Amino acid sequence: MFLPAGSQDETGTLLVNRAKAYETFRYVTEKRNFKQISTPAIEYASTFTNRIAGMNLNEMMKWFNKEGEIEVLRPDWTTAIARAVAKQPIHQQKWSYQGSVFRIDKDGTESRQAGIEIVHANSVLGERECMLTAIDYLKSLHIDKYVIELGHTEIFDILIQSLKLDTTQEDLLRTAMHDKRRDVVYQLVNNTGNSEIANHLTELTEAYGNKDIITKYQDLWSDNDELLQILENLNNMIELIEATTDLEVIVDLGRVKNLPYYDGMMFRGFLKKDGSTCFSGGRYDRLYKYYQQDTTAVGLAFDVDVLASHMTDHKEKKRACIIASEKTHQVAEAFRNELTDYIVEVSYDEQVTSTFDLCYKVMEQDNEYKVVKL
Ligand SMILES: N[C@@H](Cc1c[nH]c[nH+]1)C(=O)O
Repeated sequence: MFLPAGSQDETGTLLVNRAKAYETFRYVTEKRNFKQISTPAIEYASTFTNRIAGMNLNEMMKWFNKEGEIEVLRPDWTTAIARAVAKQPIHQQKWSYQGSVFRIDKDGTESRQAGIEIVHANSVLGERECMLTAIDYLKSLHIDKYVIELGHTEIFDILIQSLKLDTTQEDLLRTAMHDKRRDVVYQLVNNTGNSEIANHLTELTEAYGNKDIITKYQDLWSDNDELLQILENLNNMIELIEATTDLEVIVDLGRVKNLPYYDGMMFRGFLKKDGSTCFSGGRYDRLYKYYQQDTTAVGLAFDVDVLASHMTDHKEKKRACIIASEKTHQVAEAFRNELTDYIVEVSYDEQVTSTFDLCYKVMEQDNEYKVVKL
């Protein structure tokens, strides 16, 4: 009633877990030689709406500044970081960040992310480091029931090349592919007079599953070197993941980009418990082209809210209480040092003891103070 829709106060386990998720992320990424970066929460809208970043202004929290320019609350870290670090000398950069993004969508406005961006690195190395960092991080959080999904933006782009669609048609088709609407995909492509590609794309909406899909499509696309190369890259990534972990990996060859700037391999992590997406990312070299840099860029971000709501191994610390009085408060305070593994509360009220795991009381004996266990 007193908060705008999408805003909420929070307390309790979720907050503890989120802090733990951030702390672990910092630890894991620091150990893998990522440097931290932060960008302001408020930016010009144009950073995110330019023709490459391509984000939708309608989904941003925005207002006009005094000069009449539109400002927004950061809707995306990747784009903001590209703005901040583009034009720097070309040598490998590994960035790690954490904080909120603001998008007006069905899940509210604010969500928290922790992510990495690898810029100017060897492409394969960058993609692998992203994936392995994600695996390393989730392992550190004791999250192991998830599925990794790989996809590639260029499959769709290559297959529709000869259709010469305008932007509106292309967007409609991409949305239909995304929603796996076989009927709509077929109709949209067939309307252009190309029933062969219509059938091909319709079938592609179901080209997901384990790596047998790759073998199947290696046969189907045996005369297209570009597509074969993509399949090979996906296959190599699967082999690396399988050699490092026993996680389930699936490919979705019909997957289309969920953010306009992607232009290569895309990866996502789905939690088995409820199918929620815990991380998402991909290659986006083209975003740097906007800043006149011909280079490589790849990254991914974790949804920290999703992680926090699935972290189960957080062990609640035991709680101890020391009953004291105004006169004996400093004795109780000193006794905290004896209880390093406990959450400690000093209280003047003996009634509270039943709510604690362990209780002490400061007693006076022969003009001396003693802390005794109750
Ligand atoms: N910014 C992307 C994740 C990502 C990081 N780097 C590349 N992609 C997102 O919000 O989904």
